[in-house]
Amino acid sequence: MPGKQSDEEQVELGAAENKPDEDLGGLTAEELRQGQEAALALEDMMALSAQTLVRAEVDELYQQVRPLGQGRFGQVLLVTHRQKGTPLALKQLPKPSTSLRGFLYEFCVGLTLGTHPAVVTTYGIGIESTDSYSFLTEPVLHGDLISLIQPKVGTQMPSGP
Ligand SMILES: Nc1ncnc2c1ncn2[C@@H]1O[C@H](COP(=O)(O)OP(=O)(O)OP(=O)(O)O)[C@@H](O)[C@H]1O
Repeated sequence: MPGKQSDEEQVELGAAENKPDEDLGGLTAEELRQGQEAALALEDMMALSAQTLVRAEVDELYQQVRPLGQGRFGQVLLVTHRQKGTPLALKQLPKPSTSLRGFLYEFCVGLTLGTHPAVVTTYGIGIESTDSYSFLTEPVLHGDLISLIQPKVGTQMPSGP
């Protein structure tokens, strides 16, 4: 999801604006307009989020409890807020492999999608530390949908009457 590919996505968006009407990649003009609007809203959110990043070391603010998982771009830790004790999931992306723009993209897509009740909530706290960028989400401690679905089998459905 995150990473340095975001610049390329922006280039693609710019290219789409210049294409003739008949070459919309299977989209209607209205769908293309909506997509471009969403991309601009995301750019705005990324610019605002960049201005409100908390500059601190993660350990100063949060106590690490245990790792929750590892993604392609970074690790996810279960942490508690040092003052309040609130449990949170902290997604930490190392600076050597993550650009600021890549981090902001991941963070803001999370903020946007996380408003859906079926998607993990991303909280509006982005942190810039010496070696990493991080943001906080709701912790999911009882497994996600993927852990309940067996490949090529699916889930156990209750039998009908
Ligand atoms: N909020 C969360 N609560 C509990 N576990 C989580 C949470 N977020 C992520 N995880 C765990 O950490 C793993 C890595 O998550 P992460 O978001 O870094 O990568 P991903 O979305 O699985 O894949 P990608 O590498 O494409 O980003 C997940 O597969 C999941 O097991």
